[in-house]
Amino acid sequence: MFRIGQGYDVHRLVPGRELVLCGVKIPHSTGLLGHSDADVAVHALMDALIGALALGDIGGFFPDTDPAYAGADSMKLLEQVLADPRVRDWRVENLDLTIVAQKPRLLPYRETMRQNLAAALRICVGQVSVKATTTEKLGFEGREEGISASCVVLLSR
Ligand SMILES: Nc1ccn([C@@H]2O[C@H](COP(=O)(O)O)[C@@H](O)[C@H]2O)c(=O)n1
Ligand SMILES: C[C@@]1(CO)OP(=O)(O)OP(=O)(O)OC[C@H]1O
Repeated sequence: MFRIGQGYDVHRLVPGRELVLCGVKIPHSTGLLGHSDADVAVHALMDALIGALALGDIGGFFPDTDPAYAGADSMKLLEQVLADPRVRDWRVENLDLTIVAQKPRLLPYRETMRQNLAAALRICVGQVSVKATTTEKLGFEGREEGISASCVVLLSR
């Protein structure tokens, strides 16, 4: 049996915050604002997993009013989603993640990002696609006000 899911998330870029994408800390003048570490890429992945199984969304798993998740490492939240009894019997066949950011350049971090996600999901790096694109300076990403990410996953069991 197969299930497909898609996820999308946006976080605002502000000074004085760390920029974390797929668990990789990326040196930059601004970072993403959120209740957690605001790893927008991992949030899109979690929503794709949760959506594939029609389990609601990330806010249902980790309410942003709960102090337990203040500053949370999103890779740890991903582990919690994967450990959920409704999720743990499923395998990820592949995922395709797109990060939309005018800056910084993400290509140098792509392989580490893929390895982080593959390790968390217990799959091969070849099953994990991470892409980055600018918007040619158009829109909120283009103005460097925020970063968005979208993700598609295919699950099987
Ligand atoms: N933040 C980003 C955005 C893009 N890249 C890489 O550059 C390529 C071209 O981007 P365009 O937006 O001009 O299509 C893209 O395919 C990525 O390889 C990047 O590293 N970091
Ligand atoms: C991840 C959570 C954790 O409280 O907080 P945020 O970092 O604000 O991220 P968001 O994408 O708004 O999803 C909501 C929450 O689940």
